[in-house]
Amino acid sequence: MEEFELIRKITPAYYRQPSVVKGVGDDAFVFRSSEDIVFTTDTMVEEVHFSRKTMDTHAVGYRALAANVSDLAAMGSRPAFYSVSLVLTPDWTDEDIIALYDGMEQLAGKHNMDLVGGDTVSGSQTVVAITAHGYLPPDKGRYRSDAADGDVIFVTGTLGDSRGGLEELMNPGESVSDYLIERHRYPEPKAAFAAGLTSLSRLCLNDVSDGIASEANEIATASGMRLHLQKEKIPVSEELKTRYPDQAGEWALSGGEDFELLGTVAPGDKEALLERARELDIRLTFIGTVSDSNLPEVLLHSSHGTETLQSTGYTHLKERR
Ligand SMILES: Nc1ncnc2c1ncn2[C@@H]1O[C@H](COP(=O)(O)OP(=O)(O)OP(=O)(O)O)[C@@H](O)[C@H]1O
Ligand SMILES: Cc1ncc(C[n+]2csc(CCOP(=O)(O)O)c2C)c(N)n1
Ligand SMILES: [Mg+2]
Ligand SMILES: [Mg+2]
Ligand SMILES: [Mg+2]
Repeated sequence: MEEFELIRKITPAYYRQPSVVKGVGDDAFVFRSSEDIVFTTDTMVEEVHFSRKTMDTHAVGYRALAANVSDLAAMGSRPAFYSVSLVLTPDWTDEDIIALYDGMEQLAGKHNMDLVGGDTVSGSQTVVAITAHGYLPPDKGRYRSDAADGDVIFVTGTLGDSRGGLEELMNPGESVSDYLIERHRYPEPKAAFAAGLTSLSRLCLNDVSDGIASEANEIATASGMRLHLQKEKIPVSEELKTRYPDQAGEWALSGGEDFELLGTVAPGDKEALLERARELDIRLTFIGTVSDSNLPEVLLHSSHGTETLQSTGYTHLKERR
């Protein structure tokens, strides 16, 4: 399958979003809007973000789009479009490429998104780079800088499972946990949850890509606040605790790629948040509080005492000077 045959094969037969003016097939994509537009991009590189030794390309496609949908969720926007830029090595079969798109389409369908463009080139290392767009009602952007004194801190889902699944895939033991592997391969970004909270006047959100140790610090810095996290309240699945008792705590803080939401709200909005979570069958846990501070920082409190939580999540380019 060469470049143009691929483009013909992946061109959508129809578009879910009525605002599409010109989709795949011209020099660029055109859409019409009266709302604010959110625009995000995330890149996945073979052997950095995935290995084809342990993941089929269906899951690679799903996860690459999930990382983008998670950022759209973290802004409070409704996902709408995505475009896909591919650098493919010669060992990719036609089936691998089609499965990659099927994986993206599986998640796109759940979030009512359309594939509206991209680019295809051959190269020496596989890269899947996705750009995604979402809609946002004016003044309903959910920023890292919006945490306020007295807020409560919440997180969706459980943390560390993706890291546990990666461990199962890369260093398999005698038994494997299908649950953890599924959590790694097919994470569920919480876009419907976030976009459904428009009744709240203020909401601070960040998504968990690098690990909450990192994302909590991003909120603290952007908001100029002190975040207090209660270690014992951080939600960890029974499966992760049972299979990795020694690592579960650390992975929950800095394993990353959970694509859950970390946020803060005024205490009076707790019930609205819980109600929305119940409607969507999403686990929601309150894990701490926010206080005013001259020094932005994250404190981790436990029965053993209090420590400063450094931003220990995943960081690229660390090996450079
Ligand atoms: N190479 C770059 N050029 C321009 N802007 C960048 C670049 N890399 C990151 N940014 C911008 O920096 C900000 C933070 O990016 P970052 O990638 O840390 O966020 P994220 O997408 O939420 O995290 P992750 O990549 O872990 O999912 C965003 O506004 C992003 O658009
Ligand atoms: C084969 C393989 N090795 C390691 C990892 C772990 N990993 C890679 S990038 C990242 C953080 C988020 O990246 P970004 O900041 O680019 O969104 C994590 C936790 C993986 N998924 N697959
Ligand atoms: Mg990014
Ligand atoms: Mg993010
Ligand atoms: Mg990152």
